[in-house]
Amino acid sequence: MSADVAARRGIPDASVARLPGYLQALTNLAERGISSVSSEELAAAAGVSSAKLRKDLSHLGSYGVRGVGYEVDRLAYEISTALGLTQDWPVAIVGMGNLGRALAAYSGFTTRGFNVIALLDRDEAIVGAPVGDRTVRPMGDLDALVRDDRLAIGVIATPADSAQDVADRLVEAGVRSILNFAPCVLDVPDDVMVRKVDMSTELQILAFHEQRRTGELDLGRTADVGEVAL
Ligand SMILES: NC(=O)c1ccc[n+]([C@@H]2O[C@H](COP(=O)([O-])OP(=O)(O)OC[C@H]3O[C@@H](n4cnc5c(N)ncnc54)[C@H](O)[C@@H]3O)[C@@H](O)[C@H]2O)c1
Repeated sequence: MSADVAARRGIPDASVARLPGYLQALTNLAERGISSVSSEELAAAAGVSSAKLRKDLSHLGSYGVRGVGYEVDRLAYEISTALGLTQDWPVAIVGMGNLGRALAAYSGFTTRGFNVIALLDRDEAIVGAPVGDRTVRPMGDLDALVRDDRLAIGVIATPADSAQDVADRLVEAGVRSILNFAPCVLDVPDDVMVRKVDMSTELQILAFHEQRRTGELDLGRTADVGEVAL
């Protein structure tokens, strides 16, 4: 899907990964009533260098106007088109535990082009129960969801030891895009795209940098002490 559209246009993966950040920054600008933005301002808002931003946007054929910059609405539309967000993508969340329910309650997907059409679980005690304004459906509904409702993206919010089974069920039903929240690697056919979200990994990376930073501070302190001692 999104990566497909971008890939067909020959946009490198690293640029594709930054497009949602630009779109978010443009949405924030539009909400503040700002209609044009320089590459420097947009780059700062998205947290990248302006050279990188210009290069990324050149892949979309957007070069901005010297002295004026980019038209906010138009660029947002171009990025949305490249990401395949000008249509709504039907999404199903599998696993209605703590995480699945939190995701189901999040209203932000809809405004970003994703329509959560179904919540599924295998637990008979949960199936049929309401979660927000939806009813939890059985896993057996997957085929019908793909066939009748064009389900395109499956979100896995089950424990890791069930995630491969859920991925297999999604793939069998015809889903080709999976967002995996479970802490495990999924084995899927080549034409299936899996994106993984793992807060622990992000926290570990922060811990690494935090440790290095505090290590540097400690070293700095030791050096200071050394200087005093000399
Ligand atoms: N990515 C992150 O940052 C992040 C953050 C929090 C939790 N998680 C992960 O999310 C997952 C869910 O966590 P949780 O606390 O919501 O778990 P939970 O135990 O509260 O809920 C899991 C749900 O999945 C259902 N389930 C289990 N196997 C299934 C299957 N084969 N088919 C369909 N449904 C099935 C269970 O019935 C249950 O309702 C875990 O893997 C956890 O590690 C990831």
